[in-house]
Amino acid sequence: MKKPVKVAITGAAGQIAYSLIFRVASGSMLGPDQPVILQLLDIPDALEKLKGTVMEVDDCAFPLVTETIASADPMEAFDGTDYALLVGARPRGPGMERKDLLEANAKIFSVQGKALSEKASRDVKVLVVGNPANTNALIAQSNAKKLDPRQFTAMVRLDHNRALSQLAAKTGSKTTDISKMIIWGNHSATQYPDITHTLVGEKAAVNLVDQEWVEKDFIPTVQQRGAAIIKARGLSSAASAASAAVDHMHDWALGTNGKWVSMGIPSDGSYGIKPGVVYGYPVTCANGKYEIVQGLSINEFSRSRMDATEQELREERAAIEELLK
Ligand SMILES: NC(=O)c1ccc[n+]([C@@H]2O[C@H](COP(=O)([O-])OP(=O)(O)OC[C@H]3O[C@@H](n4cnc5c(N)ncnc54)[C@H](O)[C@@H]3O)[C@@H](O)[C@H]2O)c1
Ligand SMILES: O=C(O)C[C@H](O)C(=O)O
Repeated sequence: MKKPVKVAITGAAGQIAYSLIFRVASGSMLGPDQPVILQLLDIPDALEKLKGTVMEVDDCAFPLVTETIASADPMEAFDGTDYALLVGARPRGPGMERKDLLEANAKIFSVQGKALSEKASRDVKVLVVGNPANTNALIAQSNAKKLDPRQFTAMVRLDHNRALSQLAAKTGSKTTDISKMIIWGNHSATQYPDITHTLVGEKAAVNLVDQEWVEKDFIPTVQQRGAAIIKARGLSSAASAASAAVDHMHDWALGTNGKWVSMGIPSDGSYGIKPGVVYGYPVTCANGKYEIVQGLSINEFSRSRMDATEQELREERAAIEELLK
């Protein structure tokens, strides 16, 4: 049996966590042979509710869960953490844009970045789910002076999975037939779901659908999917968000075998996106590390979409600049 690893989940009393904790505990994220210690963090007011979730974790008698800790103190919850899933933040309600969340949620991530820097494993892998995820990841990363910036990532995997599902439906294929999907940029309405390199089986996706569908249907549907779910459910997406978080960490930790996935990562100048933002890129993962897929040709349409979503991230950054020091 492997040595247990510590998995911290914040917002542990919330609705995404109510799905995520049980997927992690069952082995979906790190594999069926990897025991886990769950470190669950929420605010003091939510601890009573979190107690109920912990009771349910106990009642599942998961073979892989060796210990469950519930806490309202990030310094306690991140002690020795190997994998941190930062979910805890206020979600968007009907009619709100992600920008509206910036101020409310930004401070959470400066506190948690500092705590991770002090207490987590030196190899911790951090995924930020709480919105606005890219800029929150930037805040956490900037406040974690003792960790490598590359240890901080943001979730655009839900957008990636949504894009797979839309294209599969349109082309009458299965999501598993589709490869080389890309989400560039921000997890927001400016994101650019790019199918110019995508294959459906052996065929180029651009030859199976027309550009009008891409521009008028596919891209807006993926960009607006979060809002559509909020409208339909009265609550933001939860089970699908948890599933995407599991996919993101699974692939980062265990590798993608050459498959492309999309991750929000610190920009390094690749594809003309200057350093200083956390930007969605196509990556492959191996040996616990991700690498940006390099050398892709970028047409004029893609360039303008990629620049627009970068611009939004720069504006978000400007709004919270003082939290980056
Ligand atoms: N990146 C994505 O693709 C994606 C998808 C869906 C939702 N989200 C975002 O995920 C976040 C959580 O969504 P939810 O539906 O689970 O919300 P929720 O309101 O059900 O749960 C949020 C939880 O976070 C807790 N919390 C607040 N401040 C905290 C802090 N400082 N430390 C620890 N916990 C704290 C709250 O008490 C609550 O229990 C929201 O910001 C939402 O917009 C992101
Ligand atoms: O859109 C939202 O605010 C929720 C979430 O980020 C989503 O994409 O479902």
